[in-house]
Amino acid sequence: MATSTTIPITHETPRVLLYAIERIVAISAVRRACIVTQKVFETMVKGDHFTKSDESPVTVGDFAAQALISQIIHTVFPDDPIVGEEDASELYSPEKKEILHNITSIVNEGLTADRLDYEKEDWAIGLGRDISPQEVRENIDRGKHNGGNVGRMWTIDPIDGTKGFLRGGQYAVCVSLILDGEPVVGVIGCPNLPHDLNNPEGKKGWIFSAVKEQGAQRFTINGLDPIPLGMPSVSPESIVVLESVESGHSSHSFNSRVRELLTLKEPSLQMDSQAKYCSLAMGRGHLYLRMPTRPDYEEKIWDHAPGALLIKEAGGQVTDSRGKQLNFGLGRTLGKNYGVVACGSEVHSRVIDSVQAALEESRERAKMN
Ligand SMILES: Nc1ncnc2c1ncn2[C@@H]1O[C@H](COP(=O)(O)O)[C@@H](O)[C@H]1OP(=O)(O)O
Ligand SMILES: [Mg+2]
Ligand SMILES: [Mg+2]
Ligand SMILES: [Mg+2]
Repeated sequence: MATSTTIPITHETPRVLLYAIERIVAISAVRRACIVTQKVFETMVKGDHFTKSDESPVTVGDFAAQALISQIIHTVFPDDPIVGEEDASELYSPEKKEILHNITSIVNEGLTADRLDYEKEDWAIGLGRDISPQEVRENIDRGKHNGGNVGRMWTIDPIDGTKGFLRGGQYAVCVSLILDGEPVVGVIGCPNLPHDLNNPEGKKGWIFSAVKEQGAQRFTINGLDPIPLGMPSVSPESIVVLESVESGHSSHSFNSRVRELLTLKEPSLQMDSQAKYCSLAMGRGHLYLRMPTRPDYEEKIWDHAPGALLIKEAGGQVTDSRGKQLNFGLGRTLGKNYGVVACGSEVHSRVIDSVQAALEESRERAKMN
């Protein structure tokens, strides 16, 4: 649906207006998904999740957030394909009817929640209308697009770090817009990220947004007073490494060897989800290091597209372990997994050298065994 607020992009349009509607739609969708996932967490009974075929957990919150975000994006941009993590195949059997109804009421709470000022524009006409269980399934399944490097597509990770979400730890609601294989808009909501690191029990919740060549900001969940993000420079010996909580998702032992090679003194900071990219962009931690634990696991584009853009726009660099750009145009995954290295530009080449040295050591060890 073309809305009257859609700004025509012509050669005369000032650059700053590019993706203005896309950014605000993504922020609205992410904020509403954060509200509903927090509600799901508060009412969730311990152990309340299903297990997917790859053994990873999925909750009512993941399904509801994907349906809600997909509905909001699709109403404004009906021609844009979506690559989403979840699918609704589990929600067709008669015994899942009650769960589907539960998910539907959560989605509708999210769609009808009070509007903030920026949601009083023409694009937001889809908000405020209830959708049916059938529409919930259609919205989730709209995320089945195969990806690729031509044209526009959105990515949705409705709850990134579901294991963190279940533990009451960090998780992130992640949306990106990719154009011809390159992320151009990224929005990440981190409902459990404290406002003040020195007061972890105090107020929580940040939304991060980045637009290609327009910088990156953060703001509180219900505000839109942006604080610009710029990664502070760090001396190599003071680097704090950010890594997954789950040792099955990225290699802790590899990271500790890289820390030795870089002669780092500070302990690493473990955190679930793309909150690591956000933390890095805020200067809470300086190097996100993610090396595979299994040769066959392919990193998913929705797990890195918004985070990678955020770091780039905050002045940092994101590459694989060989210093190559991540390729978001290969399909639903980043292809063969050479890990992810995100850090400030001034330390990047030094980090890559240490990562390569640690990889060479592992190859030598493997030869001897
Ligand atoms: N074997 C694996 N290697 C790397 N990442 C994984 C693996 N299994 C799951 N993941 C994904 O890692 C992400 C979370 O990373 P972290 O542990 O750093 O928070 C999730 O998106 C999770 O997928 P899923 O969403 O299916 O659970
Ligand atoms: Mg997820
Ligand atoms: Mg994820
Ligand atoms: Mg998952």
